Amino acid sequence: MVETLSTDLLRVTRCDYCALLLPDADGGGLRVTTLYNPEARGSLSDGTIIPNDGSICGTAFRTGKTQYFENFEDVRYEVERSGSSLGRRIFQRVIDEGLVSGCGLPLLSRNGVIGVLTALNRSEKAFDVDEITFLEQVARQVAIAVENALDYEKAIRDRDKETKQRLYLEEEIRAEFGEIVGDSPALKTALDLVSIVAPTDSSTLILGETGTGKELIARAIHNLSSRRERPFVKLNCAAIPLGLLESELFGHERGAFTGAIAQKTGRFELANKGTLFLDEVGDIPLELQAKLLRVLQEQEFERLGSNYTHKVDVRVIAATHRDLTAMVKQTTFREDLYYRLKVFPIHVPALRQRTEDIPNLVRHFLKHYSKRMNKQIDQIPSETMDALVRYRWPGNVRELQNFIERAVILSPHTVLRAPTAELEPFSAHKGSNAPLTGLEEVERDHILRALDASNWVVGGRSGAAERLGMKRTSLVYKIQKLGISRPVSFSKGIEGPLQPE
Ligand SMILES: Nc1ncnc2c1ncn2[C@@H]1O[C@H](COP(=O)(O)OP(=O)(O)OP(=O)(O)O)[C@@H](O)[C@H]1O
Repeated sequence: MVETLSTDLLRVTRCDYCALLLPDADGGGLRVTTLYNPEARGSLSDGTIIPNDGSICGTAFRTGKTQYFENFEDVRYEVERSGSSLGRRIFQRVIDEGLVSGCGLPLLSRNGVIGVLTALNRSEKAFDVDEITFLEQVARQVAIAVENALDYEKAIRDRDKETKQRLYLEEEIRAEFGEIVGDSPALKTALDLVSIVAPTDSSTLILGETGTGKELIARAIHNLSSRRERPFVKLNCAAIPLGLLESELFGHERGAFTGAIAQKTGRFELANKGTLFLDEVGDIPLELQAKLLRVLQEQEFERLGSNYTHKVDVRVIAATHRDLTAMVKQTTFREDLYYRLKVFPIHVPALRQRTEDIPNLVRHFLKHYSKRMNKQIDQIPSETMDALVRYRWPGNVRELQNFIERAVILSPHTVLRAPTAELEPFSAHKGSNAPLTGLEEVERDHILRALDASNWVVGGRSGAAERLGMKRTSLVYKIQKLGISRPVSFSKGIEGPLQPE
């Protein structure tokens, strides 16, 4: 369209040279694209950068006002005084091109000045007042065309970015192991429910301790549903700082809050036509729960900072290790949301409730890590397997998985050399005579022991999170919640809250 306009423009006005100048991506000035220059002398080529200071077009761009000169020699003094060496060089190239008069017309859009259209002549007094008015009208049309083209390009870029983001999110959920290992009756009961609920579009609530495989179950539901070809998007509500959770769920417009420098698509939009897996849904603050309920009921929401209502078609699968019934009683979780999510609850059993699955899981992880580490470990001593079956695995399958990974690293030959001594202090039979304490106390005690064993390092390969089979963020959250701090004797005199790393 710009080319057509410039040809029309040349037909109506006397013009020897016409170019479109758009801001350079590196922000260094305006980049020239020649539209018309039949008698080119080679001094002004496409891609030339014109500085914003010390140039006619730069001034038009900065001020948003037409700059017209009957003879460029009249401005030579000003250009030379401007101090911009690039400006002086460009000026000389214009003169070398034989162009002696003309104008820079700002391209005005609703978002401000987006570029400049320049029309120059090889003779003095290029245009009269009427012609300038006409050229300004042309520049308005060019601005619309350029703005549309830029919007289109941006839309393509956003779409590509979004596709990448989607792939990334799908990747995130694509767990390392495609299959769910185990044939214990307890696991089978859960899997039976998966196949019943999967083809329906019902919200599903997956309940179970940390590391039991809730995410695997959620993915299985998606894969068995008619949405399987559509995105599976995951959000761990406990891993996102509270202030950002709303925008993570629903997205935001540019400038919706301090720091919102660009528009953001929320997970609900990304999951459109697919499934959204809300992990740790019990961690969603009360004020956001109402908004979540609305999307579940109406399938519509607004991005932060916008009044536009987005309609979506998303199946929500939620998971939590928390006791939501207790939370409802304590009024920290909305009753209506609880019932909405709990249309079809699935309980994933803890590993200690299905110890018969442990040998299969051990073999499964052993095979996986041996292959990954290029080792040929194919023997598991029976006392090792006994110790693994006896241990209570508070971190469930994830803890077992991490333990086997460590064991594979430690095994130089074909026999699995597992550090089972590490498990002893936590084994089922140990401390069984100890008086029963509240759940939190047991949890606290267990975390303290793991911290002690890992020299109070939380993250990393030998850190407490790894030992407990928990995500580092979840452990840090627990440590803060239980008010655990490093005792003086451990920290060589430094007392205070534990540092995550
Ligand atoms: N039955 C299973 N077979 C194979 N691998 C499993 C099984 N259950 C869990 N895992 C593995 O254990 C790890 C933890 O599982 P997952 O993340 O699904 O647990 P989760 O209950 O969602 O944990 P959290 O509550 O901490 O989010 C994953 O690497 C998963 O692949």
